[in-house]
Amino acid sequence: MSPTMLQQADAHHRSLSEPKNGPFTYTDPLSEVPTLSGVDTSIDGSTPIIDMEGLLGPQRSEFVKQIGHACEKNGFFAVKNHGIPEMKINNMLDTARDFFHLPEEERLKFRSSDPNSIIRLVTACQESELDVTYGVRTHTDPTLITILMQDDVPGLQVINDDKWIDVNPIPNAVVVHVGDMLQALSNCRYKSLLHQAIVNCEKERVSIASYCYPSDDAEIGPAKKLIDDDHPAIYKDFTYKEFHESMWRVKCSTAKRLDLFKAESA
Ligand SMILES: O=C(O)CCC(=O)C(=O)O
Ligand SMILES: [Fe+2]
Repeated sequence: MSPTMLQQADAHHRSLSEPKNGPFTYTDPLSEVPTLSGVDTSIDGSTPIIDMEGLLGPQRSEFVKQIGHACEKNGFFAVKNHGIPEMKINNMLDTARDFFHLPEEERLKFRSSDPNSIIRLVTACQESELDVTYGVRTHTDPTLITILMQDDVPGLQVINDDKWIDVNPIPNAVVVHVGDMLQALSNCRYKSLLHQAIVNCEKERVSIASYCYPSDDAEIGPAKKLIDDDHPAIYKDFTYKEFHESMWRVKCSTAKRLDLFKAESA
């Protein structure tokens, strides 16, 4: 997997979905962004950890259950023993860090015009009038899932039980987020994770997010098996292309993007 697009901090989300004809506000309005004092740092142990070591063994159904439970309760989980060699992850993070230290004109040579490119790099240290500096402002991902690799500098925060919590890096683990498309497919049983990344000026932070998207013509919508009289479809069927185009057209907070695809009866 080689990076197809390299970008920094907030530019990350704008350029993901910025149409050729104008800018698009992809993140939630600042008024909805919580301040640092609203972050509960005391419950860091709450990151669900899935150890993939025995995934292919007799315990497989147990893993699947654990993953389902984490998606339902937390909207994210960390994966250990995922099979990606530690050295590879470290090399990627080092390459990303080196890249950001290149002069700007060198960096621009690596930009891709493909808005669907799957890897984005985030690092930042900017002066800010807020009490925190946002590497990536509050948002949900427009993906099925997002796989995040991060170095050892904390910064990722997620909403859990209506509170912001820090997701401190776990050595050799990657973090998986539920994205908007999985929320639709699961008929809202799994919620797209509201998250943000903060940075500080003392220590640079590098993270690499791999966005896993459906193809443009993929039919998204609640899985038929999940629908019955007690669980009516919350979303109508749509293609990923329709969703993606609406992201460009309609200005709304990321957490409300899927509302445009609600079933009439919902
Ligand atoms: O840097 C991070 O931890 C989060 C990045 C992120 O949320 C994203 O790329 O969508
Ligand atoms: Fe994200």
